[in-house]
Amino acid sequence: MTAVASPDHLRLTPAQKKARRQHLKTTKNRPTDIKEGWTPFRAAEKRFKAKWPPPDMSSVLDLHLEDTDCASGSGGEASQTGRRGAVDWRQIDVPVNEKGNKAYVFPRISGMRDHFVSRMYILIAYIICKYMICRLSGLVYLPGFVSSDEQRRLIHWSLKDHAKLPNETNLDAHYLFPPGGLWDVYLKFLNDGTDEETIQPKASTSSSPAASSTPYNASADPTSGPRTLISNSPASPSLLPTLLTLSTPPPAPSPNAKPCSPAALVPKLRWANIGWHYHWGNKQYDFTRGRGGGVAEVYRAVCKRAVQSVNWEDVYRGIAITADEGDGGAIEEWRTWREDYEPDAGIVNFYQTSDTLMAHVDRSELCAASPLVSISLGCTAVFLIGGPTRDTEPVPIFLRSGDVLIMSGPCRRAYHGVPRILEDTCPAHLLGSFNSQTAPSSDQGDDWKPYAEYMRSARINVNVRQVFPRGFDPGLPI
Ligand SMILES: O=C(O)CCC(=O)C(=O)O
Ligand SMILES: [Fe+2]
Repeated sequence: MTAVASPDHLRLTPAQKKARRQHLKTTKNRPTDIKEGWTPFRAAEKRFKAKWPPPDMSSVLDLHLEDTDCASGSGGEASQTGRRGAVDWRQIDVPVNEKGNKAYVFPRISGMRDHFVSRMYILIAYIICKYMICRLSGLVYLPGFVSSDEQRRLIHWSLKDHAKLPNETNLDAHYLFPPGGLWDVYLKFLNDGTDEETIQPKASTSSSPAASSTPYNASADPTSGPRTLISNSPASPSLLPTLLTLSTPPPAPSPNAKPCSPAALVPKLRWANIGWHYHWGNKQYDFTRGRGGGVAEVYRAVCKRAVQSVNWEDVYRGIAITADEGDGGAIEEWRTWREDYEPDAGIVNFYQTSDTLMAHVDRSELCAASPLVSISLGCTAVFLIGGPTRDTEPVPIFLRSGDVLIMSGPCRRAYHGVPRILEDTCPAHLLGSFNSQTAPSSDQGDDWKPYAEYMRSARINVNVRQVFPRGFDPGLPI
């Protein structure tokens, strides 16, 4: 008997056909009840991560749909738009802000599920269950907050100036870089057209003679794949004495790392630390190692501006930050965030479009409620945010280049993750098709082309936090 291809099947692109074949192969012998053990968060991750069937993005909150300046994806992946109405929201006009944009949002804390949106400043106070009102509020979304020019400045800074010592990156444990860092060597490599500046692995120069003769095994390569996430207990000021005594040995250099060209290592860059030294092994800050390069002014300025642009009184009207948000989450501390919010730590995440970030809670900061400011650059991500456990159904939100998301108060310790980066969604203003208004500022000095090539299939997320609560003296060297 001859199999007849369905019309749907015939319409598939080669990439979709490949994804479908892969899906059928990997799920052939899988038990059908596997989904039963999944939490709602896990199920959502699986759904958005799937290459086949392509996820239905109509449930994803997409607040750029009326804002064409911000949503300028170059086309490609079929379902790269969500829906403005994917979740309920209501717009409220409030006084004009300093930029002249009419914008503000006012939460109505009464129904089951409320979302309030304005064009430039958006506040989402969502409620999954009535009894979870406090746990899930404090999320503020500012779509297109960062201008095109500033996006390029942040990208330039992240790759060239930030991802090098004293800011540790995921590659530092395994490779030896010259003082200029990986990106600098990569640019030289592009200019010279030679591959002479081969990056040497640390293990081959260490005392282990066996290291350099170990055959390369890609699956054992610690620099490939997503960030490793381990569960840790929430930090708080009362735990500081204990945190200061924790031993935080540096990770061992991988014996599998081989001499590598800069071009091969650039896509393996996953993260670079900001400020207070963070130990990825035990998920705690190692305060004894100080503040590294501190929080660069380019990051600090955007974060402060974002926090200052929010009317926190409106955000927290009717919502209390209760003592169980951690002893750093003092009641009504939001009253002074506009004046005294000061970031001191964080991470720059570098994603390739195949990367994901699993559900997690950022609980290593002693400050349990202060704003965490997250800046998205490059390709669009599906961001999921749920509640205090993975059992809360997460809300999916598109984060596009230039968007800023602030997690504060109760939602600061909500589960969240990035199950998908959408291919071909890097906006034109980052890809080199500039006009005189959008050309990169001359203060960036070098040619934008390598940055554009990198961003075509990448997303950078600058994730900035405040470790110590206001007025808390950790008694540590600055
Ligand atoms: O990439 C993002 O949008 C989120 C990153 C994140 O959650 C983190 O760095 O802890
Ligand atoms: Fe996070």
